Amino acid sequence: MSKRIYVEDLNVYYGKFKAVEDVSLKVEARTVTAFIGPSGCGKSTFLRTLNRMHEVIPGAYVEGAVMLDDENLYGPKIDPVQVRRQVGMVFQRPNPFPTMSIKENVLAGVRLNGGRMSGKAMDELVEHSLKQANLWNEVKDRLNSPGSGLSGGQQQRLCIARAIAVQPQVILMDEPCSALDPISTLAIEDLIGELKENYTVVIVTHNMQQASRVSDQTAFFNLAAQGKPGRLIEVGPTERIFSTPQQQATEDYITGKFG
Ligand SMILES: Nc1ncnc2c1ncn2[C@@H]1O[C@H](COP(=O)(O)OP(=O)(O)OP(=O)(O)O)[C@@H](O)[C@H]1O
Repeated sequence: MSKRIYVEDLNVYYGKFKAVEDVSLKVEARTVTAFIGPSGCGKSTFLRTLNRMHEVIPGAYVEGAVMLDDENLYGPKIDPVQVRRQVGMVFQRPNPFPTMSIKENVLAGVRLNGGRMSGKAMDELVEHSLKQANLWNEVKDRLNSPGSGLSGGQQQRLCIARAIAVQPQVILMDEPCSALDPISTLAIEDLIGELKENYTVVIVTHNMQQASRVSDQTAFFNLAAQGKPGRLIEVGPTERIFSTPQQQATEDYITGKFG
């Protein structure tokens, strides 16, 4: 159920503006990788290229390859909708569909993909996904209530359940805790630790402690100056990046000298 990602020489453009330059990166299956770096260095942009989500912005395009196991996501016959089925995404602000029930929210991605299921199979999928998202016990008695009635942290776990329900190989998370209180944040961090048993997880975070708590590998991005493209400066096991970074810029960033 989980695949590795190999990125080769990736450049990302918004029209004529090159936002990210020359990134090569390996993410092993069933690991958590954190992207860190100062604002504007291209973390979110790069993350979105891992499921072609950047393509929703007119004029955005990439050069290079993103391999999911042996398949180039940018190959000529690849359908971006299928890519997003394999590589799910959770955003900064929890975004359940407000008028839909909790149950319908979990099933929303499956329905979008045209999946046909019996009522029993749907109930099982809802229960399984909510359990994997550590939300089942809190909502099992109100599955038909609106998703918008949950707390922010619960809504974010609902969005994770929605991502899980389509059975992706990879889950991308773009600052998934930035809108959450500390307790909800810890709940999501615990959940990320559990998700990596089944999925490959990539998370963008501004929180250095969070990166060191949840990730196996950390990638530090930086940009030479405003208006220049972001680059991958250093990537390695999280423990090493935070204890003995090899680049001065990495050390300056993780010790809070800039960013
Ligand atoms: N839709 C867009 N159109 C044009 N340029 C964009 C767009 N989104 C981002 N950019 C530019 O791409 C660069 C990288 O932005 P991005 O949001 O990926 O950085 P980031 O590291 O995720 O920043 P932050 O930590 O503040 O979220 C920036 O110069 C930004 O202005």
